[in-house]
Amino acid sequence: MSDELPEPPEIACDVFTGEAWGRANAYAELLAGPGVVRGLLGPREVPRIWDRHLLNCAVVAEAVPPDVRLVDIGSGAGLPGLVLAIVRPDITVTLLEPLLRRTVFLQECVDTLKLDNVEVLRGRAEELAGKREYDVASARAVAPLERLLRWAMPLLCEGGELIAMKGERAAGELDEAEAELRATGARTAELVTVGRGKVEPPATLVRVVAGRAPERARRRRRR
Ligand SMILES: C[S@@+](CC[C@H](N)C(=O)[O-])C[C@H]1O[C@@H](n2cnc3c(N)ncnc32)[C@H](O)[C@@H]1O
Repeated sequence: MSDELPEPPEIACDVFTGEAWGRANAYAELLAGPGVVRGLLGPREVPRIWDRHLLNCAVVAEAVPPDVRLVDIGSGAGLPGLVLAIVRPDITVTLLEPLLRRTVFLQECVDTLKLDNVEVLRGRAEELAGKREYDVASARAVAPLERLLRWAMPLLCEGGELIAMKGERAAGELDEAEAELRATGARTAELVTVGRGKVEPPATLVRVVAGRAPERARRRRRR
C-alpha cells in the first residue's frame, strides 16, 4: 500500500459491501499510485481519497434509480462514474472524457477491477448531443450548472435526470441557471442531500429532470 494512502474509515465497510469492497480498495490504490504519477490526481489529495473522493461519490448512488444507463460527463480519473459502477452493479455506466491520457487510465482501472458494467468513451458531451439515450447524467467539477445543462440535457431521454455534485454552490448555481433550465426543456429542478451519517458534511446535489427534447416540443406546438 502507498505510504500516504490512509486506511479506509470504518463507514467505508458499510458503503462498499460484497465485491465492491475489494474493488474500492483496488481503485484507491490505482488513484494513489499511477493516478498521481500520471497527473490525474494531485498528490495532496491522497490522504483524502477515501472521504473526499470515494465516499463522497459513492453516496450519490442514493439518488440514482435502479437499472439505469448512466453517463458520467467529464469523468477525469473516474469520479463519480467509476465509483458508482463499483457500488451499483445494476446500472451501466459510460465514462465520457475527452483527454486521451485520462481515458487510458480509466480503461486500465476498468480492466484491473474487472468491471463489466462500464464503457470508456473518449469525447466531449457536445459531440453526443441529440442521442438522448441515457437515463442519468452525472457530473462533478466539470462546468457551471448553466453550461452543464446545455451539455447534459441533449443526452437524456424524456424523464431522464442530470445529477450534478455541486456542494455549497448548489443553490446559487440553480438560481443562476433559471433561463437555461427553461431553454433546455427541464421539467423539474431541485436540491437533494445524500450521505447523511456517511459523509460529513452530507453531499448536496442538483437534480434536474429532462422534459421532451426542445425541438420536438416546438414541432408538436406548431401542429
Ligand atoms: C476538473 S475535472 C473533474 C474530473 C472528475 N469529474 C472529478 O470530479 O475529479 C473536469 C473534467 O471534465 C472534462 N471535460 C472538459 N470539458 C468537457 C466536455 N465538453 N465534455 C466532457 N468532458 C469534459 C475534462 O477533460 C476533465 O477531465
